[in-house]
Amino acid sequence: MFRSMEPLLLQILRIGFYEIVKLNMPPYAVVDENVKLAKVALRPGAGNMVNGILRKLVLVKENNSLPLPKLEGDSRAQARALATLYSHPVWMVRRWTKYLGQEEAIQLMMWNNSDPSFSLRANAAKGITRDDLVMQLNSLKVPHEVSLHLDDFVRVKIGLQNVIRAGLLKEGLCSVQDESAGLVVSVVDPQPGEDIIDCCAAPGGKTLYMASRLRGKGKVHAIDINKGRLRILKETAKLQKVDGVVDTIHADLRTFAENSPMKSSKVLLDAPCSGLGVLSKRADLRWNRRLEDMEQLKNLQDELLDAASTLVSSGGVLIYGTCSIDPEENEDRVEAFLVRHPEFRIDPVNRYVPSDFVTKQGFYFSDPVKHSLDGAFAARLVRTL
Ligand SMILES: C[S@@+](CC[C@H](N)C(=O)[O-])C[C@H]1O[C@@H](n2cnc3c(N)ncnc32)[C@H](O)[C@@H]1O
Repeated sequence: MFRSMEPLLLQILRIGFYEIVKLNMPPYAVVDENVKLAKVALRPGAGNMVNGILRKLVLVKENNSLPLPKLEGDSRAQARALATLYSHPVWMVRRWTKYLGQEEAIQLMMWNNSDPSFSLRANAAKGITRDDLVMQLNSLKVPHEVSLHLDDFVRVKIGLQNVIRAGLLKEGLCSVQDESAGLVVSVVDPQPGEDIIDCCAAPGGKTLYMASRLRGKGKVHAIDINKGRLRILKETAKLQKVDGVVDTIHADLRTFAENSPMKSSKVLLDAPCSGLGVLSKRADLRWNRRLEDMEQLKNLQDELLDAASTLVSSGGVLIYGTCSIDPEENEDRVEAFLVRHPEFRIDPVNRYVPSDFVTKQGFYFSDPVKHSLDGAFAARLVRTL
């Protein structure tokens, strides 16, 4: 019946179902509102239909007999049930169950479905300290907590709209950046005076934070294939007063690395990835990703790693990062890289991030379930020759 229904009617019913089942809103008010909506948006008959279906739903819910899928049968059937219960694609559920086990996969999906929290980074280049930012947030009555891991960061659960309205972002005084991304910059460990190549830089979250940590001395060379995103980076660098230490290079990293003599002792490759670590902030992403994308991304990540490695001078370090929690984009890519490039070795990240974020292999990993942050990964790879 639902399959053959006209899309607008189906959409109105979806809203009604969500409000009644998930948001637990007063059921009869929900019925009335959606009946009115169907009458205005479609026709009176559609209103009657919405009335009948939603009232039936209210009764079923009151009798505790909602037909929820049961966790039974083989692994495929269980994945299908979990996919419906926690609103994720079946292939993701199967993948996470394989890597994390069912219990942790469920916790991850619950995290992805929860309200996201955001972090703000005080922009030192504009002379703003975290204490200044905290004072601003207090005056805006925005509840916040200072980051336990990064000196410039503050966590905000609600009230981000007030920050936007007050113009703090527009004036470049702070930026929205997850701590998990900030910690990737800690893995890079930018020091004043250094020249750093950022291979996939746009829209610039990490470039700009690295630039602010240079304290006006040194350079971040920001490469990206996407001209529009690179333009945003350039404008934001100006806004945040770090444009003196950022230069932008519009190029495909693979051809750039073949043709450029540029070398650096620090090269960051924040690779294009599935983004499976940031699903709590990107509600649409889970439905736009396909299993086939993963293979393509892995090939691209390998090619970009090979290209980035040629820019690293002897004794220098290549930092490979993603905002994915998928081992095939993270540990497996590093492992395959080290087989192709025995001239690199792993430099454990213990000196750069709190031990809680360091994996057995010496990589940085931020785990949404464990750390209540976005998922992210980074490895330090030192060129020995
Ligand atoms: C994960 S995003 C980088 C995010 C950025 N580091 C930040 O912190 O805001 C990956 C970037 O890689 C760029 N990219 C993809 N393929 C590329 C290539 N072949 N050469 C250079 N950049 C590429 C994309 O345009 C995208 O901006």
